[in-house]
Amino acid sequence: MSKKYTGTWNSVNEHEVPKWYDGCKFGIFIHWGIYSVPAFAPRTWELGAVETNEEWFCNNPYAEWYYNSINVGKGPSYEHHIEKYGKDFSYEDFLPMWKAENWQPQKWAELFRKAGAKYVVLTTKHHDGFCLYPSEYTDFNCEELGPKRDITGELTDAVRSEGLKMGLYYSGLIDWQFANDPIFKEEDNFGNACPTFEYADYSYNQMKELVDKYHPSVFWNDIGWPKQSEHMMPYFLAHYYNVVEEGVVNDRFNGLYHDFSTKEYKQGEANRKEKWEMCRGMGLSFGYNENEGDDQLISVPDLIHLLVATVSDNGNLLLNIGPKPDGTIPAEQEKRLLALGKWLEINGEGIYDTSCSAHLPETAGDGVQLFFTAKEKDLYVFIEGLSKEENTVLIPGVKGSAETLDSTLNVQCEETKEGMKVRINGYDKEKHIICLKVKDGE
Ligand SMILES: C[C@@H]1N[C@H](CNC(=O)CCc2c[nH]c3ccccc23)[C@@H](O)[C@H](O)[C@@H]1O
Repeated sequence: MSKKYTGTWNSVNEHEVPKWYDGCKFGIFIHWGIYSVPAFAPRTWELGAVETNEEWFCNNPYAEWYYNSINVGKGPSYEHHIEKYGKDFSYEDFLPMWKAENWQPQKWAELFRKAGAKYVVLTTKHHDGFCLYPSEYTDFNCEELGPKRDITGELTDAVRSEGLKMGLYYSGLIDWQFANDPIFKEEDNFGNACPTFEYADYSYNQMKELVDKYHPSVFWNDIGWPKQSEHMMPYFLAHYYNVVEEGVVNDRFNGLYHDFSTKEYKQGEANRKEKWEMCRGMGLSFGYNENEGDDQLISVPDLIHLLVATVSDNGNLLLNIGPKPDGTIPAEQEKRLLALGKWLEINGEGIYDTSCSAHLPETAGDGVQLFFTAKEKDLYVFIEGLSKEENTVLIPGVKGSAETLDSTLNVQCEETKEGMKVRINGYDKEKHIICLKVKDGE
């Protein structure tokens, strides 16, 4: 019998993060919307690498911010818009160009499964206010306009048919249908972008209809929660957990509550003592950006490093894809998902359903890096930076014998007073980071 929550902070604070979320380790984020049609942003900075001041908002690398990037009236996206579409072409004029004519949700779900992802999070309403589901509270949605399909419903069914969990993203505090002054600085963003009770009611009703229609396993709110309905949060959370027993929420509710905390590129703090999630695109943008081709995206080795470093630090990786308006996934993004999936086929035992090891990451000399995860008493050692066919690596403070998860590798172990010395033969750089399993090594 699942616990019943009531609309009080005491009640919802009893909620514990369900094991499935921690065990999944790797999810796919999807930013798809009107902004996928212009698909334009300058390639400037990673979030968190620079101050989010006027220079950031007028040279915004996030292609999904296209509406604001033209609304500020200056900068590369504004100039691009005037030159390519003219100043009388409005953001909404892109809607008929978003046809999703080649969209096959089942193909997406299969690709996510092959990538080794275990959950998916789709934007149901981004900052532009356009809804990727047939909302009862606005006709500015994808069943009435643009693709003329229930994108959220079709993708949810496809994702679940592939055995993955489905999560939903909602832009809680910014909705440019209610408040669309150009944003030049953070305060415009987080202060309370939609300061009316009308918006607080609208967003509360939409978040509830999303929960009731789709039963999302993750509710990924963004930016914040309207101050005018902060008192309603316990009611929302109690309803969500009562309807979706396995539900989890992130930490973007004005700091009032979270099941897991979030990092975005370089922004946000991660603390291995509590569950956290890293989200980022494969380039500098979440929405598809035509300026980001194969050479501008994160490399496969860096992607595998990001996954291993994140998981060994008690995090999940929510890796974003930005589909094209026709519903296809750019080839350079698909290539990376499949490479990650190939690596996880061999090394996933050391990733999925593991927990943080007591061993902290460390360097093992010769540019070799070690990362650790644990599964009950078994220890998994990830070795990054091997270069030769034959390698000897000292793993400090570890005893016992090791086997490699990659059966084409050969390993010999020798116990020394500093720790386990391993000799690894058969390495080649296509293997990227390798993983050793040390029975009872934790
Ligand atoms: C996933 C991305 N989220 C962006 C908003 N993100 C932020 O404002 C990051 C700030 C932030 C990092 N960790 C947090 C925790 C609590 C509240 C804000 C943040 C969006 O602006 C962007 O378009 C994309 O949807």
